[in-house]
Amino acid sequence: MESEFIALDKAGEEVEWLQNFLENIPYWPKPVAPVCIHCDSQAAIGKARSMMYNDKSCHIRRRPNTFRELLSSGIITIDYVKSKDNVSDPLTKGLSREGVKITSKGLSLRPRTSQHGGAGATQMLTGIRTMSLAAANQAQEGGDIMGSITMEIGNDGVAVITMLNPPVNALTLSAIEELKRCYEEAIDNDNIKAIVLSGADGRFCGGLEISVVENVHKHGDISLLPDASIGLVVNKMENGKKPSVAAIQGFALGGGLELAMGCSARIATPKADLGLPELRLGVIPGCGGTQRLPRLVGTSKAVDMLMSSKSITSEEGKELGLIDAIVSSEELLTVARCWALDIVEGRQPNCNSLQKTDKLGTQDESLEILRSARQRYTVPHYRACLDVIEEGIISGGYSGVLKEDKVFKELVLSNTAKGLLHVFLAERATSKVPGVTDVGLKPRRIEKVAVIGGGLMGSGIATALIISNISVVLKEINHEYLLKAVKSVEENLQGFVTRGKLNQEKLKRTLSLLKGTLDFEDLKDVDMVIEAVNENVCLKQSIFEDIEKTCTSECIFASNTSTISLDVIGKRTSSQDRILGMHLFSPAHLMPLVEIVRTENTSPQVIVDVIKLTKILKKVPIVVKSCTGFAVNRSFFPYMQGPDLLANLGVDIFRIDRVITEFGMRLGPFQLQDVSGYDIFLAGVKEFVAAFPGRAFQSPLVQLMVENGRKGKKNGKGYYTYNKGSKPEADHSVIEIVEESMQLTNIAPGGKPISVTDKEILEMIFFPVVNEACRVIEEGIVVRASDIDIASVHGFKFPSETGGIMFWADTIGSEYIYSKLKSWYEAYGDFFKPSTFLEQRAAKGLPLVSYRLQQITYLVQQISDLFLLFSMDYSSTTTGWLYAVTDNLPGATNVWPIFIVSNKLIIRCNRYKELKIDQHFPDQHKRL
Ligand SMILES: C[C@H](O)CC(=O)SCCNC(=O)CCNC(=O)[C@H](O)C(C)(C)COP(=O)(O)OP(=O)(O)OC[C@H]1O[C@@H](n2cnc3c(N)ncnc32)[C@H](O)[C@@H]1OP(=O)(O)O
Repeated sequence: MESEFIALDKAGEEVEWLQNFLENIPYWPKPVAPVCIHCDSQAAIGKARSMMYNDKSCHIRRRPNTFRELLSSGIITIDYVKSKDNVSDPLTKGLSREGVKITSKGLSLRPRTSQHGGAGATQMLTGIRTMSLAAANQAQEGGDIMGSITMEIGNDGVAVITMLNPPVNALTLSAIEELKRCYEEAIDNDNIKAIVLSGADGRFCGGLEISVVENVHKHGDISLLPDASIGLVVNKMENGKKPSVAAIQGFALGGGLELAMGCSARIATPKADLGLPELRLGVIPGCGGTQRLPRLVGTSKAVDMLMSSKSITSEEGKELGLIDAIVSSEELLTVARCWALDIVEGRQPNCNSLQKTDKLGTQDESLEILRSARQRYTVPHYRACLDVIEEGIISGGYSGVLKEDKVFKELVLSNTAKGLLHVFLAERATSKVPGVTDVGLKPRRIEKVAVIGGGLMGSGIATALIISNISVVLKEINHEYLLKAVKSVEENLQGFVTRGKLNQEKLKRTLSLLKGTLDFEDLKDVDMVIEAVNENVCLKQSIFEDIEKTCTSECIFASNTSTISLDVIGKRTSSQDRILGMHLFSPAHLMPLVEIVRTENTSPQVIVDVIKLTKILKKVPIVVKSCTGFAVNRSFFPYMQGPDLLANLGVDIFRIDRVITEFGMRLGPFQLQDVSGYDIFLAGVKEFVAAFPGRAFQSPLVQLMVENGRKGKKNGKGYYTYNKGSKPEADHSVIEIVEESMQLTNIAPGGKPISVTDKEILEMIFFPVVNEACRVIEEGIVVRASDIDIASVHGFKFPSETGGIMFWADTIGSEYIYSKLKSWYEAYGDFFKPSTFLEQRAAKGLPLVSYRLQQITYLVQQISDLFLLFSMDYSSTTTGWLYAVTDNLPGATNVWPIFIVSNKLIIRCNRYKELKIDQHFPDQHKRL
């Protein structure tokens, strides 16, 4: 393997090299490994020889991977060599020696005590460790090692293989290789009779490491996928001649459950989650799950689990035959060991699930199940999954595994898989708010909440809370309203019963958590108040005054306003630090999105508390700053106006609806107007016209509809006609009204309808949304661009397989979007005027949402400045400065895995918190 160390002498080269280097790292490992940048080429080259290519480094010698892959797997650190002439610098030398010492230790093959060593077991580490400098540091301090597999052999002849890769023990490429090697070794070693496969830290395994898939996406190269299905599960686990038993705790998901199903038996702790959620990520299981699950639980249940991506508990798994025994976590390893030995002794069956047929029923029965599933699931990757199951039913499990492998590899590169993976990651990113969630604050428990106002929103919010086991005091102003509100909550709960999500007994218990009141006094012991009354400033202000007087000084005050500034609402109180917006979408008990609106004064603790609450409600929070419409409605207000603009330019409204629904939105924009109600539509338009008069488009169309006796779905007459029991039908008589509107606005060039393709219709409707979202990003309303993706998917039902509106925009390109908007702006006016942010991104050819790239670009610039400004001079100011820089990185949460070590400057910022420690304890540098 060639060394990739580079010696650079000129400042300009550094920037370019660093830019290329950072962009070429396939993916950043989780948890991050440090990148070590230092200024001593001789030391670096020496380090490379002595550490990475020495005899101790068996793992690296064995693997054919490139240097960058090793880095991405968190296995090695990298040195950035700035110049050749700093060899004698004492600080650098000190670091290098220490680094050599620590890392060499990490590379050695010494026996090491595993945390899972049972009493009397022979502790023997057979997994060959390589580790990053951070891991080496941790190991030295007695902590765990990141991303590794350990194997220990007990005196009983059972080898326990443990997966250890926090937070979910996901399977990295190296973990899969190590698993294979451990199995090989266990099979070859005559002292080993059987194997137990387990996961560390109370979790079995969350499946394939997602960054492996990201890497495949980035390079478009499926050869970067591991050979786990045949290479590991079939060849080593199933056909390896020694039985293995899975000891499952916490969860076994995706590839994790697939490994477990490749074992001869599965022992689990109570309430463990078992599932194959791959379809949710746009792929199918790729390690035999489509074949082994039906053979263990039957075709019908397997199809259910796969199509829904939902997991089952170990108790259900036991009933279905997926789990062989349920035991406490204390007994888990002992029972699994005994079970494995029982298999060896013939006291328990050695079950090869791929060969099982007893649960499958007849071929015709299975095929019928698949046929009926095909009618329900028409999305291509769902269909592909059913085809793969069918292959196994008809031609046998192994044949199914081969087809599964092929289809998995085709699907993994699909745009759907890219979009859905982005949604998965972006959804998890929303609850990371720099300066709020990464400063060590612990969420306080919110057990009792008051909801003020029991209308549509208030009763929905109360429902969402009680169904999540949170007690609610629902306050109304009179008995009549209160009764109505309680009835609404009951109806909402009944809806859950109808959908099979609640039984009558649970409904009763849930309702018992709701208490109605007319008296503020009943609010005195609540942890939080959510005000959900009409959008009336005075009313809200007086309510906030009242609750401040009644509630404890710790109580959080939230408003469900969608328009009014929180500062105004809380103006008459002195509790600004505990006031925020909690904007839920209607119906609040069903819609998953919550905008948490913070003001300048909202304390981080309160935000952390409310983020936690939204998680308990099983909702997705986005933390936003206040502005008209906040992030969601503000970004999508052009979606309310663009279709009307097109209609006034003469584009057929039903064609517009067709284009938009074919794209994947549930309803076309005109049908949406019908369904949501013209009054709401007009109120929304009014609000945005007032806030953004320059670029808002005012169409007389809806007003004309109202004047013509049309109220949309409300009176069955809108752009469509609505008759009970039948599908809405396009009402072509509205064309006359549209023409009247066209005459009033007179914006169609020459008074004639414009000619556009379907693609242009789509673009003219969604590019203005992208444009407004750019303004939202530019104004810092959202923490990161990808939050808008989540807002679009959960708030506006933008098709999730696109990855959300901004991710979708990036697949098109900022330059293209800018150029189109610019040309429409010139032709049709300000509604299309490109935002500055979009213009700048387009000019530089940069994507809009790729926060990774945004961070790289930003960081490279800062680092080069840093080198230029401070390269020779370390001071605490410098650390503080970089801290501030990283703090402000768009989307930065766990800040960059970078070590910067110039000859007199060491900055360690591989994680936000560590950087902070550096700031407080500058002496720590000396330890390096
Ligand atoms: C070949 C195979 O068939 C293909 C596969 O296996 S594809 C992967 C299939 N597995 C999955 O889809 C499981 C996805 N993960 C989950 O459902 C949930 O994360 C979980 C149930 C495991 C844990 O849930 P929860 O405790 O709520 O924590 P959650 O916030 O979701 O995740 C914790 C962290 O683990 C990360 N994580 C979860 N699953 C991961 C995975 N498979 N790989 C890498 N990281 C993962 C999350 O991104 C998150 O990271 P962050 O803290 O930096 O944001």
